[in-house]
Amino acid sequence: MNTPIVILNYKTYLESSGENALELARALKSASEESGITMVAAPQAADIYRVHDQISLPIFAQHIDPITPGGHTGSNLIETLIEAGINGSLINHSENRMKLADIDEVIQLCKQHNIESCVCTNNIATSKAIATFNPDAVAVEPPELIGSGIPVSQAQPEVVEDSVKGVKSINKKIKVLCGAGISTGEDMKAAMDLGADGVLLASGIVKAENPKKALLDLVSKL
Ligand SMILES: O=C[C@H](O)COP(=O)(O)O
Repeated sequence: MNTPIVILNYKTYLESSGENALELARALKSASEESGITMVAAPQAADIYRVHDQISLPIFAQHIDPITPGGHTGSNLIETLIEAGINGSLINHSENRMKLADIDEVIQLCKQHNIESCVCTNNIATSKAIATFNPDAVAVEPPELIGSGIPVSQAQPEVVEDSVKGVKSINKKIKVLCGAGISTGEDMKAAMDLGADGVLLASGIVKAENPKKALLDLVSKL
């Protein structure tokens, strides 16, 4: 079995922005080294270079726009993000949803540029639909549980289990993560027991008093 994956979405919390983005990346790197679990930082676009320049760990963008170089003021261009230091990207997060055709285009851009694509979905049906685009990973997150502290793996286990089954029946190489309300070792173990390959999480770690301790607790039951 491959090693489980933890992706920490920094979102736009002050606790994970600017200089704090670096502190959090140090916590991720150190927790990853101690536990042997792959941990990925997904800071805001403006903090990607800062983190990449100071700390060696995998970095995902939170969003990439479906554009090619040229006149697209205010957009996130994949080429620039790669030069800044990303190894992959979240796509279609519930807090930044995209049109179906644009999701497909960004997955194709990631493939062309050899970086990882992790598409967020909101239920079993969208997880299966997105699997037909063959991203590297799908992360299923019921929107009503995001930021709630109620873990999807315990509150809606069927969403995780059936997303895993549905996605793997289309392409078993696609990794299936789950997110929303995940913060403890029990939450992550429940996700892995349901067949998930890892978790996508934010507030439980970003807002923890001691993020490194929270990360080590997260992976303590694996
Ligand atoms: O990208 C992360 C998810 O939206 C989960 O957020 P949360 O861990 O704060 O519930």
